[in-house]
Amino acid sequence: MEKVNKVVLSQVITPRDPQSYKGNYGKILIIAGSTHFGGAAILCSSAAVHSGAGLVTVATTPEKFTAINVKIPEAMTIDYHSKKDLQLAIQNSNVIAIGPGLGTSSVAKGLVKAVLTNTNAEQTIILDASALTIIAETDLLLQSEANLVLTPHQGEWQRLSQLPIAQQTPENSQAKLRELNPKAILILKKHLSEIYYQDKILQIQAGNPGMATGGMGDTLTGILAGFIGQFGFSIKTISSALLIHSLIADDLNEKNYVVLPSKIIEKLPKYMAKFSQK
Ligand SMILES: NC(=O)C1=CN([C@@H]2O[C@H](COP(=O)(O)OP(=O)(O)OC[C@H]3O[C@@H](n4cnc5c(N)ncnc54)[C@H](OP(=O)(O)O)[C@@H]3O)[C@@H](O)[C@H]2O)[C@@H](O)CC1
Ligand SMILES: Nc1ncnc2c1ncn2[C@@H]1O[C@H](COP(=O)(O)OP(=O)(O)O)[C@@H](O)[C@H]1O
Ligand SMILES: [Mg+2]
Repeated sequence: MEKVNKVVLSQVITPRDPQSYKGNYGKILIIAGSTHFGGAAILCSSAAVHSGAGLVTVATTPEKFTAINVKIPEAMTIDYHSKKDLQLAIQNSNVIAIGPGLGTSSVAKGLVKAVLTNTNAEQTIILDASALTIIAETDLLLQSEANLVLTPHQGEWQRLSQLPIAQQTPENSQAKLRELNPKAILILKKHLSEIYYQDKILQIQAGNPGMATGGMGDTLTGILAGFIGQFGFSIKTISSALLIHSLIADDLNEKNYVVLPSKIIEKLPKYMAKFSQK
């Protein structure tokens, strides 16, 4: 297993071209949130904005528009019940993150299917949380033409792979990923999270139990979306997103018993500046 350390950050987070504009840094669509899980949509979209995404649109239920607009005025909102608006937003995005706080209603199931069947090889889909629970009951993953990133915690990976946590060895997880979609990237979230991509297995060398807080994974999904939107879909980009999330958390954990996702989000721009200068 290859270890991911700080070296990758300065390779990925490079200084911006003076002539560049927001269109160069990713058009991100985040399909997230539902009546009881508004915070997941806020954390995910806020993380995408703070990690440098050029344009962020949140597709959610209209009852959450005000909260999102107040917390993250940089993000736009659309109603995920509108098939027309959703279709247009999917077409116009390079990166689509779906699942945080989405729930598993029939509307949510329709959204997951719409994303997986209306995207192409130029686009990346990050499937997290409720989206992973929904696809566990389908064969939609195999039908997708897009680049896929799956971000389960061990409970979600158990649902998706049928591997009980005790049997989630690197060999077993790699074999299951091949069955689900051999081109997909799997991020297995745990202490020292693992990344699986074809024959490669990488392990993040950071992270701490102060991170065991609701919303921590929703935040990672937003960072992944922001990083892929700016730096492109690659194993290095994905490793960097995971590493910066955990490194900031380790820094915060030195003086804080528990690490709040919103505190990680606040620190992202400064950390990115630090690594872009090395
Ligand atoms: N503020 C908000 O809006 C927030 C909204 N959120 C949204 O809630 C939705 C549900 O997501 P979820 O992850 O909370 O629950 P679920 O899919 O039922 O999985 C849990 C099951 O797996 C098991 N389990 C085993 N290992 C595990 C592990 N390492 N980590 C975690 N669980 C582990 C676990 O076992 P148990 O702990 O019960 O023994 C249980 O049986 C989703 O849309 C998400 O985005 C949250 O993000 C919170 C903040
Ligand atoms: N003990 C731990 N050590 C390191 N990282 C942890 C630990 N506990 C949780 N994390 C990290 O926190 C995140 C939790 O993700 P997830 O369970 O999806 O959160 P949520 O769905 O509540 O947003 C993952 O990135 C995971 O690696
Ligand atoms: Mg989660």
